[in-house]
Amino acid sequence: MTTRTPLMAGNWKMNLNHLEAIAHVQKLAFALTDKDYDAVEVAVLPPFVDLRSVQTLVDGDKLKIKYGAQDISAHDSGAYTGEISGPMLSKLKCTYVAVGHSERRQYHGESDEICNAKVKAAFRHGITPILCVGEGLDVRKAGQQVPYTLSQLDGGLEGVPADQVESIVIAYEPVWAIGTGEVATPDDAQEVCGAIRGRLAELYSQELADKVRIQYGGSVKSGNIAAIMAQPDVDGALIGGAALDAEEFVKIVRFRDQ
Ligand SMILES: O=C(CO)COP(=O)(O)O
Repeated sequence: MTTRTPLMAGNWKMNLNHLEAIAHVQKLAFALTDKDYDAVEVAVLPPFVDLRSVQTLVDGDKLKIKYGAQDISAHDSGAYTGEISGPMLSKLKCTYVAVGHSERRQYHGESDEICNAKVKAAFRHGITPILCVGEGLDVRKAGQQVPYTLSQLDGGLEGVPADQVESIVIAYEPVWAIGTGEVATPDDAQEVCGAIRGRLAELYSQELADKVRIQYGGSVKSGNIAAIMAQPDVDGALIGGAALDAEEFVKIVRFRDQ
């Protein structure tokens, strides 16, 4: 019997400026009820420049919606032009930060070592990392999705102690399913999410593995979320495009009604 509360997180990527962010979060706040928040944890990951506006709204209106950033520097301060540090994000009361999203790995050359340093930076400042892992199409075609993804998991968690890992969120995002409309089947999602949980049990303990939330991400929509959430090792979703439409995101949060 699982006690994991599903986490539905909207990764806005490079969309919505700070004014649009306020309007969007207001729409979510208007639609979401206590019943929704009791069943599901709801979070948004806006661009950095929106975070202060989102914080002010969430604090001012005492909203139950959580928020976080899409990236974090591995360093805490210093001469790192363009980077945003853990202390800055924790000052903005970010609950979450995405680490190692495939777009960061692909376009910014983020290796498992860099992701590992970012996971550690997040924990150092009390922010929960959402560590993203997942294979590309070539790996999937070769049937190597499980070993490939587990190796990213191992790399991301290297040297991270159990008392931190028990609160981490892992997002399994097969790269071929991101923004393509190509959704992994519920069985595909379960295969890798189950393997991730198994690996966490090996690396740490079954008890820890049973606590960690594992999300699926990749072309999630209101029409496909229920079947994905029905899988035993899927504890939520990281939602890109569909999270930019407030009504659609709320429908995803209410996956049990689908
Ligand atoms: O990358 C994703 C979330 O982080 C998934 O994006 P899409 O939902 O647009 O496929």
